[in-house]
Formats: sequence, C-alpha cells, structure tokens
Amino acid sequence: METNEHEHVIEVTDLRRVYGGGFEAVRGIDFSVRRGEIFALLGTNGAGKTSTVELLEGLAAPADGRVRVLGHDPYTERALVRPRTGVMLQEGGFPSELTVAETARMWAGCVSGARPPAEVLALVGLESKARVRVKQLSGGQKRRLDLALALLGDPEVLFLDEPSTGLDAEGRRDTWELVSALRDGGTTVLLTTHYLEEAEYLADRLAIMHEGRIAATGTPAEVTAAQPSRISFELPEGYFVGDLPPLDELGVGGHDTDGRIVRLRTRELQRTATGLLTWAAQARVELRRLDVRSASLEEAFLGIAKEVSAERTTGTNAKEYAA
Ligand SMILES: Nc1ncnc2c1ncn2[C@@H]1O[C@H](COP(=O)(O)OP(=O)(O)OP(=O)(O)O)[C@@H](O)[C@H]1O
Repeated sequence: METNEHEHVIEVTDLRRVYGGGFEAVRGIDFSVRRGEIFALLGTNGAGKTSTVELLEGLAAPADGRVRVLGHDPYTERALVRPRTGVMLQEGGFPSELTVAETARMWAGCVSGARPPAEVLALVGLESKARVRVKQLSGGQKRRLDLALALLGDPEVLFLDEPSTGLDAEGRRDTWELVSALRDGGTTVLLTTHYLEEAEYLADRLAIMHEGRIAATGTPAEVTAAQPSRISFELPEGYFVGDLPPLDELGVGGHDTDGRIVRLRTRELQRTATGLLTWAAQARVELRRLDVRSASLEEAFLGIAKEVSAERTTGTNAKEYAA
C-alpha cells in the first residue's frame, strides 16, 4: 500500500448525476479525500449522498464531471478500482437461509486475496454468531455483518453508507472504534451518516449536502465555527431587554425572548460575553440560568439547511437552483 498521506485517494470535480426523467440529484459538487482520512457526507433526506457514493463506487456513470478513486475512473476502470475498495451498502441483501460463517465464506470466494472469514467476523464482534442463520440476526447484527464483508478484501478505501443505522448505543460505539482503528491503520474511509455525533466523533473532514449541492465543508470545528454561538440568561428582576447595553455594540447578531429568558446569537462570543458580564457586574445583578455555548455540528447542520431553504424561497439563488 502506498503511504503518501497527502495523496488524494478520492477526487470529485463538478460531479453531476441525473436520473431518468431528468431529475438532477447531484448538482455539481467538488471534494477530495486524502489517504488515511475519514470523510463524512452529511445531509438531509434526499440530499444526494447515496447518489454520490454510488458514483464513487462505480455503480453508475456521472451525467457530468469527474470522479477519481485511487487515480482511476471507478466506472470505466472498475476492474482496477474494485479490488482495492470495500463497500458496505445500506442493505446487503444476503440469502437469509445461510449462516453468518457461510455468508462470509461465500463472499470471500468473490474477493481476491480475502482475509480469513473468521478474522473479519471477530473484528466486528460476530464470532459467536458464526453458526446463526442471517435471517435470525438482529438489524444491528446484520449491519455488522455488512461491515465484516466490506473488510474481507482488506481495502485501501472503504465506503460506508450509514454504517451504524439500526445499532444500539454500544454497537454504534464499537463500530466507531473499529472505523477509527481502520483509519489509524491507513485505510481511507468515506461514510454517509444521519448521526451528527457520528460525524463529530469520526470525521477528519466532512461535507454537508443539501438538495444535491455541498452547502458547507471543512473539519467539524471549521463547519461549526461558521455558525453563531449562543448565550441565554434570565433577565434580572425589574429589568427589560431595553435596559441591556445596545446589543449591536456587544457584537450580537440577533436575539429573541421567551418570557424572561433572553437568547442572543453572536459570532463574537468573547466580546458579547464580556460586555454582558461587565454590565451585570456594574448593575450589581445576577444573570440566572446563564448558558454560553458554541454552535454544535447539529446546530450548524440545521442552520445551513434553513439558510439554503430561505435563500431559495426569497430567490437569492433562484437562478442557480433553476439551473
Ligand atoms: N433511481 C432514481 N430515480 C429517480 N430519482 C431518484 C432515484 N434514486 C434517488 N432519487 C432521488 O434523488 C434524490 C437523492 O437521493 P439519495 O438517495 O441520493 O439521497 P440521500 O442523501 O442518500 O438520502 P437519504 O438520507 O434519505 O438516504 C432524492 O430526491 C431521490 O428521490
């Protein structure tokens, strides 16, 4: 395996996917993934994540744009790319009468240089289920079997489509640890997920997709830093919002109230917090229920989805969306 960690293992340029009937599910996206990196594609339902991953896996040809996986076109050069990648699909669809071990052996027969099936079953914690029929597995155990099969070829690049859907909290945590360990061993991972905490925990970098486009991309910290922080507190007895220092002078971008609770949004957290606390000290009042927090990935996600929808409604980007 090559070890150049700066090498771009996945490169996507102005990628488009159009389904029969003319629906454009992927509308010109760009991103790249370096060797040994975990990259997460997040998005609302129908954002185009699976449509994108299928293009990376070479299951369909793009309508336009370019995809390279390990330097090759995964569709036209499938024979070069496929043996070096592992794919965990959303629904594996195995014959349900086979046992777990038989399924793994059958799959190993289709993979050149496959690892011993027992080894990958142990990796995902399914060794004790080797003799159980697939139809008797729980939903979470089936997802783990999907993952084991994707690992049979010891892939350089692993595509994981919602790897922990259906897993309980412990199973999810186990999967995260396994995926982290694979990354630490040099595997490049592209995953789609609905769980923001999964992306926060696992992803070195991520992209948030919305309606076929990438609305934000970067490290989890970069994506959340672009969203406003929040400060909330209870107005002291006898005070009104108008008694606070002018909010724009404190760097506040917006505010709302809920009874006596005031919520401020700011991109200058330190300036706003300092101004507010200085005012409280000078007025000799206590700010009860004070809560100061940076945006979470979840807030960033919801904020981006809302912003893009609002732009669309007001027509800011009407032309772009009509394209
Ligand atoms: N075969 C198809 N024919 C027509 N439209 C399709 C087809 N497959 C998907 N779509 C549409 O393309 C859009 C993107 O779907 P896709 O499955 O890629 O989204 P996703 O981000 O993976 O969503 P989810 O999180 O719900 O799995 C959706 O509007 C979907 O209805």
